[in-house]
Amino acid sequence: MKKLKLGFPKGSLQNATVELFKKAGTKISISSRSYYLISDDDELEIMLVRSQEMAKYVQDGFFDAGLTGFDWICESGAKVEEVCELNYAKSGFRSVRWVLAVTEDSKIKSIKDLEGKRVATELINYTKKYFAKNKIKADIEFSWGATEAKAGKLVDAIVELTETGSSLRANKLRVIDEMFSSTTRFIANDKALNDNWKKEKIENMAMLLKGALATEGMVGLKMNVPLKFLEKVIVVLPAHKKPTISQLSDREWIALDIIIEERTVKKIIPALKRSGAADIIEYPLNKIIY
Ligand SMILES: Nc1ncnc2c1ncn2[C@@H]1O[C@H](COP(=O)(O)OP(=O)(O)OP(=O)(O)O)[C@@H](O)[C@H]1O
Ligand SMILES: O=P(O)(O)OC[C@H]1O[C@H](OP(=O)(O)OP(=O)(O)O)[C@H](O)[C@@H]1O
Ligand SMILES: [Mg+2]
Repeated sequence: MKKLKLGFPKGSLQNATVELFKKAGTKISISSRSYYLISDDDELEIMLVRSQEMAKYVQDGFFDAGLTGFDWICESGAKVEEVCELNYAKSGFRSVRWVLAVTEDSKIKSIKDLEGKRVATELINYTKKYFAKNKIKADIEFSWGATEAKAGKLVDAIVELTETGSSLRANKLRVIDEMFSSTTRFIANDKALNDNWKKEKIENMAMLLKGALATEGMVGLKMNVPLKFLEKVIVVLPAHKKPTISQLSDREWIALDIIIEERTVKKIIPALKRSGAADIIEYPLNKIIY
């Protein structure tokens, strides 16, 4: 049987990626020490690899496709094709930011104050380029991790990734510059994209992964409405949404379907009821394919 070799991100993106695949229709199980992952899709051969190394392995053909952050794709300099952007991170559905930060009590106010100073980061290539672009000569050193702890002690500033901001707050750090914003990407190499079977498999996966992400924060609403109240009910619904309307066997009634933002239902459901809607059902969604 033909197989697509897929690189799966180990570390921060791992759990969120398993959850996204589940919603997209592929169940993946990770056993504690094995780097080969079991899934219910026989056409996939999945292996865990660090996000930093993903793009190189995809470029070199060790994997046909893989998932990793845009930050490490750029940092590695690997030549890969981006199949699609997937807007999720470790804790939420958003981008992460690489920021230049100093301790709260530091005198350093901007990158200009870092001339001749020391900066620690894992994202060394990008940081060097960024400082060169700003014409600041600083000593930029590689950090193996736990970088936040170094600011103000081992180095003058750090360049570190932040998502929720809690690590910066916990270490009493102040952001002085936003350098780079990154989201997760589905990548593949040319060779795989030139193979018809692999290309279709990759495109199908991208469609389902994007479809699963698109449901984030969205729910479906179904209801029955007496025809005479239809206008009143429509007014309650978000103006930019077009509901599907179908005729019930009883010609005095219609059924109405709509997909809306979950955070709005608290207000909308009672208003729908008051406007004459009945049998209102709210249901979760697995995928929306636009
Ligand atoms: N909250 C987050 N924290 C860290 N990385 C995140 C987060 N959300 C998304 N990412 C992405 O995950 C990738 C991080 O992977 P990387 O292999 O560098 O480290 P890690 O997964 O944090 O592993 P480790 O635990 O060893 O530091 C990057 O592409 C990064 O943008
Ligand atoms: O803004 P936050 O939501 O707090 O997320 C950012 C933190 O998460 C990552 O650390 P990780 O868990 O990868 O540990 P590490 O320091 O070993 O890389 C990153 O390096 C930051 O420390
Ligand atoms: Mg990390």
